[in-house]
Amino acid sequence: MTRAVLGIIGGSGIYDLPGLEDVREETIKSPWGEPSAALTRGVIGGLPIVFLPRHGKGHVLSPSDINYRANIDVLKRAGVTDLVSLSACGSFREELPPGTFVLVDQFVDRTYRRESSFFGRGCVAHVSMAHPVSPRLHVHLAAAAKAEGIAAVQGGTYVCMEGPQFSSLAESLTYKAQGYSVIGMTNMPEAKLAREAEICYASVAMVTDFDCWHPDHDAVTVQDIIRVLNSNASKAKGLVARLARDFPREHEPCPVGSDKALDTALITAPEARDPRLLARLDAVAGRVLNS
Ligand SMILES: CSC[C@H]1O[C@H](OP(=O)(O)O)[C@H](O)[C@@H]1O
Ligand SMILES: Nc1ncnc2[nH]cnc12
Repeated sequence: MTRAVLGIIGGSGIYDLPGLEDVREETIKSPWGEPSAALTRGVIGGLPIVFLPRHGKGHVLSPSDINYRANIDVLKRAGVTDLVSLSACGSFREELPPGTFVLVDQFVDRTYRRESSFFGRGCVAHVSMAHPVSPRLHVHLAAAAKAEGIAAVQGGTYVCMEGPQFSSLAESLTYKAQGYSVIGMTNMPEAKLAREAEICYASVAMVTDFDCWHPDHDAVTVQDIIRVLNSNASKAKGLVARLARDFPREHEPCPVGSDKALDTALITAPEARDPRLLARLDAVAGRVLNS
């Protein structure tokens, strides 16, 4: 049995996590570079929690500048088994107005300027992303939202754009026509890297705006977003507190294999693997490389 450790990545408007007991900061070094910030470690009802604000303290990192690999690597080193992303997003649907929490279950990756894998020359791996969200985590989030009286829509597709500019009207209308639910700038490659690191991942996409497709809402502005962001952020903190209180203390095996993703992913012959890359993969892939 593996002890569950719940990781929380805070997005725009979420730079700390109140309600933690035994709080301490921990700076963990990563062979993948600088993570967004030091980790905040604490406990809720006996469950270990690790918090990381993805844009850094004071929101100094744009979505393209975040070192997603270092973030996931340090969370893995901190023992995180289950990871919840809290993210602001725009909505493509009338029935998902600002203030709605969407427990997304699919992602479309439109980013192009980010490192999106731990693997590559010297150790190639292909993990499945068919089901990017861990169903157990999704169920616990849905139950926590219900218990907190937070309206949360279950399921939806999050399209991740590069940013930092918001979409043009043509892009927004295209994404809407594709049937996507929400848009943000950060959940990819985060979800891919979590999968490579065998960490169960789920994202709470918190709607702040209707992007620019909506006839009654012309352009998105950060000012408009911030107005909604703050009330979303306080609800999200309640959601996390409830999730942690009710979360199983033993890590539950993932029905879609998130926690064993590397069992079937490595293709490079052992004798052809680059020892320098293997050294950097010590945390992320240690389970399979050292067995
Ligand atoms: C402040 S609006 C744009 C910004 O907000 C979202 O960030 P996060 O996913 O970290 O909450 C979006 O992806 C953009 O980075
Ligand atoms: N409309 C939008 N597009 C991209 N990222 C967002 N984050 C919040 N609102 C957004």
